Amino acid sequence: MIHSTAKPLPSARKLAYQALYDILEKKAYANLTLQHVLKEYPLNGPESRLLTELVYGVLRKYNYLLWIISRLSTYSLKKIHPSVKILLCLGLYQLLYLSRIPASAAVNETVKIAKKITHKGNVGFINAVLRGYIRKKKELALFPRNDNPLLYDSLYWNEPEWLVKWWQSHYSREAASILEAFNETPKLAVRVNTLKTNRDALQKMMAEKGIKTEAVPWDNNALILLEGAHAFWPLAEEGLAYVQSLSSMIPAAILSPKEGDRVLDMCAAPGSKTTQMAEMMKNNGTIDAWDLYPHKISLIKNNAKKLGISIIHAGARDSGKPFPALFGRYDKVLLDAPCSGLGVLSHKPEIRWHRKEEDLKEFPPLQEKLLSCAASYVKEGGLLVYSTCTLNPAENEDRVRQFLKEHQEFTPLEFSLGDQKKSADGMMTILPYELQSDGFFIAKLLKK
Ligand SMILES: C[S@@+](CC[C@H](N)C(=O)[O-])C[C@H]1O[C@@H](n2cnc3c(N)ncnc32)[C@H](O)[C@@H]1O
Repeated sequence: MIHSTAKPLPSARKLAYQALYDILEKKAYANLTLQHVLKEYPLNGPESRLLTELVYGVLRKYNYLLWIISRLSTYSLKKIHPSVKILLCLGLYQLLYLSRIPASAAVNETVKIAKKITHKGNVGFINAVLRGYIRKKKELALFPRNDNPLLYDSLYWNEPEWLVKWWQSHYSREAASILEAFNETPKLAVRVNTLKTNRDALQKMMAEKGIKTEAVPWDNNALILLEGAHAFWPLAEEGLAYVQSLSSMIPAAILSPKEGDRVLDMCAAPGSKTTQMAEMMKNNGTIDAWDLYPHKISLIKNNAKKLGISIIHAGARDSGKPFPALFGRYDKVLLDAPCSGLGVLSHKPEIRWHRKEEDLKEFPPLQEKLLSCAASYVKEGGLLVYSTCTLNPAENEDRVRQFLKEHQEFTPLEFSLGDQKKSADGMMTILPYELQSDGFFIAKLLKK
């Protein structure tokens, strides 16, 4: 539904509150929630930037903001209603991190929203906590690390304690750099749609619109948007380029489908890699694109339509159930498996608060089943690429090693990203600080 222009649009702060409530309490995805809000309420540039900053900012600093609240409140956090906690986080985020917003505006605007959604007692409480912060901010510095190293690290890096411990035990040497990278705001990367334009032409077109871009040395079809990204969306609507993180462009580039190939994408929605492969194939050949959830199939179809692609046949299917009629029929198979998503904490910050340690156990058996099916679909001499957007040996290296033990008809193939990075045993783990992009894992396997 498009919002009627007769009514004034809600403020960025009010919309940020609603979005954060949906994300933190109903476990909605931040990027989809924001897309939906901005479609329904077409805010002007500064308001839409404030909305995005507030939502992502609060999500990144959530546990630190809660800790500040716990220091200022006479009630324990458990006793504070979720909507009050979110409003307090919004007010505090502005007071702590947005120096361009006067403190009085941060407090008054938060209280104004509170009056509309909660009772007088809560409004008074919110007002008192925010004003308390202004009075006492000098006393609220983080304690010395030695007092409680784990809590300190969790507050410093903005991740739950279990996850900080997890990085430190699984990636000991790299843990600090990984944690630091997840606190950086990621740069927007786009994939040039070579069916409609090329990188130089698009870069020129973007420059004319005031969008500053940078080419990626190891990928001819990727651009990083350095400035003016808000002017990019009309070009995306025209299908000239597609927003995709740099790391996520690697699996399809490694599978490297050619014109006329028959390709299977087993876990395809929303179709970022499916459409990338179709562009590489010059829209010539066939791609079967499966996903478990019927409602996600339209995402693949819509993306293909916008990008001018006609060779994708998307359908709902459980890829963990073998389909013998298609065994040995594909030149190339991509298994971009469902995973714990621990590589994408910088551009999907909500994952760190939603994910629980026990969730990690559910992925390896599913990935094992999917890999075993994937093996059957590849032709002799064909290629299989297995990828995940997580950093977890149990979902990555261990899965591939076990697969190779059980499927001696496959052998790993080495690959590289220009001069940037080389695989080992046909596998590559990309740490988030290496390409200033998501953490990813890719394995390239040849069926002998
Ligand atoms: C990492 S995402 C895929 C992203 C996609 N390849 C892209 O680049 O846009 C994993 C996908 O696997 C799907 N999925 C989960 N279990 C599945 C199953 N058993 N069969 C098919 N798809 C499944 C999820 O719905 C999700 O869309």
